[in-house]
Amino acid sequence: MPYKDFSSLSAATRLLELARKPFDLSRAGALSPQRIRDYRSSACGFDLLYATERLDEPVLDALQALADEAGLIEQFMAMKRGAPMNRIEGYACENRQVLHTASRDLFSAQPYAPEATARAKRELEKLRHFLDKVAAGDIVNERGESLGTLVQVGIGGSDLGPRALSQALSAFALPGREARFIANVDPDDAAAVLSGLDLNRSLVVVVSKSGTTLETLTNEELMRAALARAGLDPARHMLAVTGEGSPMDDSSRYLASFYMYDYIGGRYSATSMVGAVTLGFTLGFEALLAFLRGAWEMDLAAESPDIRNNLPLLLALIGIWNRNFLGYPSCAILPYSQALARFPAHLQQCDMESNGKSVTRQGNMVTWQTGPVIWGEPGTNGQHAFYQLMHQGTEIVPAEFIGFRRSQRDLDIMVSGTTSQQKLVANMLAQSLALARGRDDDNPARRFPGNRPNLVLLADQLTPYQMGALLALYEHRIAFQGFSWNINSFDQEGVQLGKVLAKKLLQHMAEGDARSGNSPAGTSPEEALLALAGMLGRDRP
Ligand SMILES: O=P(O)(O)OC[C@H]1O[C@](O)(CO)[C@@H](O)[C@@H]1O
Repeated sequence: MPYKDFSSLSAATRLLELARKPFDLSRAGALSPQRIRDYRSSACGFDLLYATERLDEPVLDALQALADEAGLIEQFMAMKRGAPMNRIEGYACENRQVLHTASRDLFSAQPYAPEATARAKRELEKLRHFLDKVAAGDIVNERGESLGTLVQVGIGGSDLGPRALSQALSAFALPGREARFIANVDPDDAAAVLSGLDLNRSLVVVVSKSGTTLETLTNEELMRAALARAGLDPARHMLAVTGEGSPMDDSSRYLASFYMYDYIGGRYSATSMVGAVTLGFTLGFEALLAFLRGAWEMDLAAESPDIRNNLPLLLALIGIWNRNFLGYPSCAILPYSQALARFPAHLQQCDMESNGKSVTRQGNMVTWQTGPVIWGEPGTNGQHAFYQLMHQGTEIVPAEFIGFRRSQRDLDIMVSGTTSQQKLVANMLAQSLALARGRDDDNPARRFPGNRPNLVLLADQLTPYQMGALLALYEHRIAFQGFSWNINSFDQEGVQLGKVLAKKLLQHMAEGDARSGNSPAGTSPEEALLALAGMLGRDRP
């Protein structure tokens, strides 16, 4: 289908008009119980409460028109069916399918991308077989002991999503099972993990789609050396997740290898083997399937053309209203769930590496805003950190609260008539209303302007199923926004230049060390920087 530029959409013109006088949340009676009941949409166990956004029916109608005019659902369905959505017309590009949905399209008789789903099922079956052998004691360490810890070595999408999910669901871990993560090339990252680790009882899964990422390959060597120092055979402790045919695709070096595929971007790979190996090991295969089912059911919910009944599409369009029409440059993800502490970090990569773009899918410079700055921390902690700016700062930051009626674990305490979980949820809802409604005061320093747009996602409990649904909700929100902005959300050309320059610096430092006889001082970073600056002065990298 011919993609339309955002600025050419007639709905965008209508929304610009409406943005001149957005709904006033601070007016007395604006946040009526009826409005709160009306501005609510549900899917896969989540309720999206959006009465505290600066929008009304004319805005929603215009956002519906934008979705229809831009063909957002058509593009989403084309993506799920295997169209090459990862491309820039007329230029060298990855030119790939985008099929992270195929890795969880396991529960229907007619998957949208049968071949990709068949591969996903094959890898899952390999994983189930491996996990059964670990559980049955057929896979043990050199002393015949069971293996209880899995250390995932990876970075970017090979770390952020799996780490966030693993932390989010650690309450559901099998007895004696845990996951640890090493990502940074900073040797102190690995050292900190190793310091409290019984390597004898550990597996290490090295995750790299390309099989070439400097940090991951370096940390793999570091872990291999640590195993050897402990007198352990790496081949009995190392696993791999990589692309078929990548430099890491060498089963002789690993106890087991699992594949992921080039049509799944790293930041969208948490429901592939990139996340499944660690989740399956720590939670068990049935919980892994529940997680995948949650993502799959949200994949289906995202097909509705009616924005008021399509949570990912509604979340995307509310974000576009705040970003492109009310003009807010960032968005805060505020989970009122300590278990989701790393989820904003995952969304930073998924959103900002997808939509931090300035070129359309036809290779033209955009003349509209694209991806916002994504950041966030759990509540109630954030209330004691940055909420002052959220309420009274000169920068307005749209907020997205995520909360649960029930905690994951059994511990709680009744203090002054309420439980801790009740206090957590009450604070979240209070913050939502306070940001929206504000408060007048004769003392200007105590005045709250309100009209700080925000929304609340509420579910019963953060279970594996609910986590899968939440992950897919945001994946599709990001894709729908990229489709709207007519950008390619699925490549990441912007990360290459830094890698090229770092490689030149390292080459210079290695050569310098060799010349100076590898003196302990080695080539100083400053010296290498001056040399590189000189090189760059002569030619482009
Ligand atoms: O899984 P790989 O190939 O090691 O890549 C790791 C990460 O590096 C990037 O390619 C660039 O940041 C990400 O997109 C990716 O998730």
